[in-house]
Amino acid sequence: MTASPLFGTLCLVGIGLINSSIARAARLHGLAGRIVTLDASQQACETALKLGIVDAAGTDPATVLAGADLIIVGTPVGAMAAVGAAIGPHLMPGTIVSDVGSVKMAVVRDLLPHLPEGVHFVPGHPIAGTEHSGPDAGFAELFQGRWCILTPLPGTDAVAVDKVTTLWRTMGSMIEIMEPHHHDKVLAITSHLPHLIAYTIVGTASDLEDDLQQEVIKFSASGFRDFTRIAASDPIMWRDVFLNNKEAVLEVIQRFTEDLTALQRAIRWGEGETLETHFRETRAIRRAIIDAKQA
Ligand SMILES: NC(=O)c1ccc[n+]([C@@H]2O[C@H](COP(=O)([O-])OP(=O)(O)OC[C@H]3O[C@@H](n4cnc5c(N)ncnc54)[C@H](O)[C@@H]3O)[C@@H](O)[C@H]2O)c1
Ligand SMILES: O=C(O)C(=O)C[C@]1(C(=O)O)C=C[C@@H](O)C=C1
Repeated sequence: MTASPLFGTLCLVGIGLINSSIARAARLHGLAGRIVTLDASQQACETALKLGIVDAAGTDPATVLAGADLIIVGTPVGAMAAVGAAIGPHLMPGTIVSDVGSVKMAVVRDLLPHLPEGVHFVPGHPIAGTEHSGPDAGFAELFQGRWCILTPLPGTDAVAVDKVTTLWRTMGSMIEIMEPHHHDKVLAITSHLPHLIAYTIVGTASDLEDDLQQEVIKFSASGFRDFTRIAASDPIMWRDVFLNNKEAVLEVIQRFTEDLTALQRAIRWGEGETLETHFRETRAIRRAIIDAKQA
């Protein structure tokens, strides 16, 4: 006799990179009896069906959400209020609603008010991704060995949190529970600022190319190429991240600007020791990250 899946019906709202990866991983590990998707784009629905990663797909919440046990919202974070308004009226008590948004305070603010009494809300964020988007871009191994942060509010049903934890662990992730406010501060420095820097530096290089009439980008070295990968990330997703984690991002930009100015001064005044000490410290941080991964 085979064990019954963790969820009867898993409904993925938005079938882009992250949710299509969940669809593939959930299928691979037998986590759901049925996988369906609700997406505002008819084309995304058709692609998901063609790829065979969902059993049903559509744009009508009433039809798609019927009987869903777990709903994971995987739309850009700026769409969360609209998604909440669309799905709220069709949710049954006992249903678990989660999400994969890159910010957490704004998701709680925008989605929670639309969820009826008795629905369990377990916000989440897999710290895994690529610069690609859409249902074709997903892959089942995306979450292997990566962190997934859950930010349930105090008093959330423990069984619901356990079930969402089991889902992520089975897909290969490690779980950390955090408060939404803390999550947004941590991610502002580890993910949001690096993306902003990449968007800036690639724009600056492109402007210089125009000014200098030279092929700056063509002859760029591999460090710059890494920035261009990050700067190719989805414009709508990242517009929404910055608009919805404003406070924390502005705070880290301030700190970053001060640190950059200190290095600028050291270069101007020929303070080699300051530069070398700083670079030694950052190298040690990189090595510690690699060691922690291998441990
Ligand atoms: N891309 C990453 O690296 C990454 C990593 C972790 C978390 N996230 C977060 O995951 C979420 C999804 O990101 P993605 O890269 O998978 O997105 P994506 O751009 O690949 O796909 C988003 C999907 O949502 C659909 N959609 C948009 N508005 C909708 C609405 N109102 N109703 C229904 N469907 C709607 C779109 O049609 C699209 O199919 C975002 O909140 C993002 O912040 C992204
Ligand atoms: O590897 C990448 O392409 C990513 O940018 C993934 C990344 C990150 O910053 O680490 C991007 C956004 C997320 O919310 C989580 C993960």
